[in-house]
Amino acid sequence: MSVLVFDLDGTLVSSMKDLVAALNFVLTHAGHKAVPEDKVRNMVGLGAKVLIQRGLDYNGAAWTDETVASLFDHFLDCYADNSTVHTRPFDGVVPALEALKADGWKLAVCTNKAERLTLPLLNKLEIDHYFDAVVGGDTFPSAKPNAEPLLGAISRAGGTPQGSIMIGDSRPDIDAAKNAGIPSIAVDFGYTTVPVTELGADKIISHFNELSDAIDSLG
Ligand SMILES: O=C(O)COP(=O)(O)O
Ligand SMILES: [Mg+2]
Repeated sequence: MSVLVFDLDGTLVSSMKDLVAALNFVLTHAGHKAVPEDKVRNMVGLGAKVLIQRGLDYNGAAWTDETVASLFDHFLDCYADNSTVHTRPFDGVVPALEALKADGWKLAVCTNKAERLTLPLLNKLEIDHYFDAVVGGDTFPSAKPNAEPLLGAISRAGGTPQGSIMIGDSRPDIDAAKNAGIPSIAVDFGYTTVPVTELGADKIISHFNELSDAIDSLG
């Protein structure tokens, strides 16, 4: 059984405004400057701890694991209550998930967002029921770009890597697919530090209505 594994931030959902708000609430409360949204777009993808570290770097502030851990706790509180103020599924996501499910695909999420933030977000956006497995950045000992969470998502969805595909927006997603030995499809409307054409994905799509054809072309 093959599984389609989706990244979350910048792939399934437009989460940037809520991520920026939570990050800047936490940073400004700790006496730092807010980071403009166009800069935060290049800081997302490796989870909130790394986001906070990059926000502190932007401020030229020295940090330790302890300072980051305390800001991370604050971030978890702020973001948990406000993760769907602006965040919505991208255009075409819901019909695409519906059609893929009807075609018999198993579907999974593999995100670097903390698991305790991911499940309520999917639930509040009413897309949780599409997924046979949801894996966060802290579900397994390692996060993307390691293969472990991606292979874990496939296995928890009841599938095998053979025929499975990763769909994501940034380097950790495409590298996780490479490390797991499965093909990948990149979306070009997400949050990435490098141009999406440089990620080495097998296909690039610009809208979810192109996903089905992209999947077929890999089959
Ligand atoms: O929260 C992040 O930094 C990354 O999340 P993603 O893996 O869903 O893109
Ligand atoms: Mg992403």
